[in-house]
Amino acid sequence: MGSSDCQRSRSERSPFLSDKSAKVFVAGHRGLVGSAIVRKLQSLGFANLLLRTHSELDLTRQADVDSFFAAEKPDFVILAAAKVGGIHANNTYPADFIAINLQIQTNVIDSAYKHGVKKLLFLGSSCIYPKLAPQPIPEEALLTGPLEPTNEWYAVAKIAGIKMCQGYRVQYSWDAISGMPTNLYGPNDNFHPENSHVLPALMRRFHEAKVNGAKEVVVWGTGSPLREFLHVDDLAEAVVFMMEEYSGLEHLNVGSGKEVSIKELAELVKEVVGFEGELVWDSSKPDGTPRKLMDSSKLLGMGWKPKVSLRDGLVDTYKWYTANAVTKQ
Ligand SMILES: NC(=O)C1=CN([C@@H]2O[C@H](COP(=O)(O)OP(=O)(O)OC[C@H]3O[C@@H](n4cnc5c(N)ncnc54)[C@H](OP(=O)(O)O)[C@@H]3O)[C@@H](O)[C@H]2O)C=CC1
Ligand SMILES: C[C@H]1O[C@H](OP(=O)(O)OP(=O)(O)OC[C@H]2O[C@@H](n3cnc4c(=O)[nH]c(N)nc43)[C@H](O)[C@@H]2O)[C@@H](O)[C@@H](O)C1=O
Repeated sequence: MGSSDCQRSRSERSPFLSDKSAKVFVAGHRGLVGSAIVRKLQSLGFANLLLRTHSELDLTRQADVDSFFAAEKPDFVILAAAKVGGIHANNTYPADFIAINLQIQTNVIDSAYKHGVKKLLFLGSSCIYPKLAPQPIPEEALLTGPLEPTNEWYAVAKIAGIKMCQGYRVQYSWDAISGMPTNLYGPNDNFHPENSHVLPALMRRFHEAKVNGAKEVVVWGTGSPLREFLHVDDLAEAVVFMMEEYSGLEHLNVGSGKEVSIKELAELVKEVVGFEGELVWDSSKPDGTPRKLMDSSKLLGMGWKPKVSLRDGLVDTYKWYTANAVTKQ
């Protein structure tokens, strides 16, 4: 901190949608979330998106991030770059999940503030809440109990991101907001066999089993955990909505309000993919948190509404997977 171009008091809200020539930096634009946000912004006519791949700008490098902001002076920032993964990756690489996420978000948030960005949106995750939070989980449940052990390092980094946005808002009247999405899926997801989230992992496993004529597919855990899934296009609409409509201290939950058990999800993915064999449950793998349905009534009350059903979203994602991901591997 302490740069001469710090803007110490920016209490005025800056409309987002009225100027489509504004420079918007979407960090992580090739990921599941960032790519959906780019599609949405392009469809709205934003003509000046600022995009950098990981190899062009490593966001863990503080000096590089600061030089980028000094040179480019974005008007708005949407922070969708992070070290992300499913239950196995979170449990296996805890140092990466806490260190990389703290570095990326600290560098981007601080440089954005110092170089005059009008508004920044930080994305966290539903794993910030206590393992045994009341369901559906209201925003107020944050920091009221112990975290789920399989992802506590990632969760602590994400909680720090919320608090950093709040700290800069309180101290500098800077318009930094946070959205906490539930489990997401859609085009450009990570389909890695071990490090991905459950939905893309199962889609790939069922697809490969179908293509190879396998009789069974292994699914992790007991199948009893409940999860809430949101199509990433619905999240992208929520992001744009929050950029335009929300300017507050508290983070906002972003969920579909619909939960399914992992067993129900596995059956649905199996059906969409067209695999006809059996499911085998590997209970040596962790279940993770038993349930995490978010209470998204604050955002819903402001006017955002999810549109994509889980079945339609799965069909759409499987189409994308067969057209894109399969040929890449
Ligand atoms: N996926 C989900 O289910 C959920 C995601 N979220 C949140 O949404 C955000 C985006 O997640 P998602 O799109 O799924 O993740 P992805 O892994 O699909 O995308 C993350 C993006 O960040 C980039 N990135 C990672 N490290 C760096 C770095 N050091 N420098 C520059 N770029 C980097 C990646 O580039 P590269 O691949 O080249 O490294 C990639 O483009 C995260 O904050 C995540 O917490 C929240 C809830 C659920
Ligand atoms: C978004 C959220 O994602 C992570 O939390 P999670 O919800 O537990 O994520 P998950 O998608 O990996 O698993 C969901 C459930 O599904 C089961 N499961 C079955 N079979 C497979 C399988 O093949 N792969 C995976 N990954 N899970 C499987 C698995 O055992 C678990 O019971 C956080 O670490 C954190 O990153 C975060 O915020």
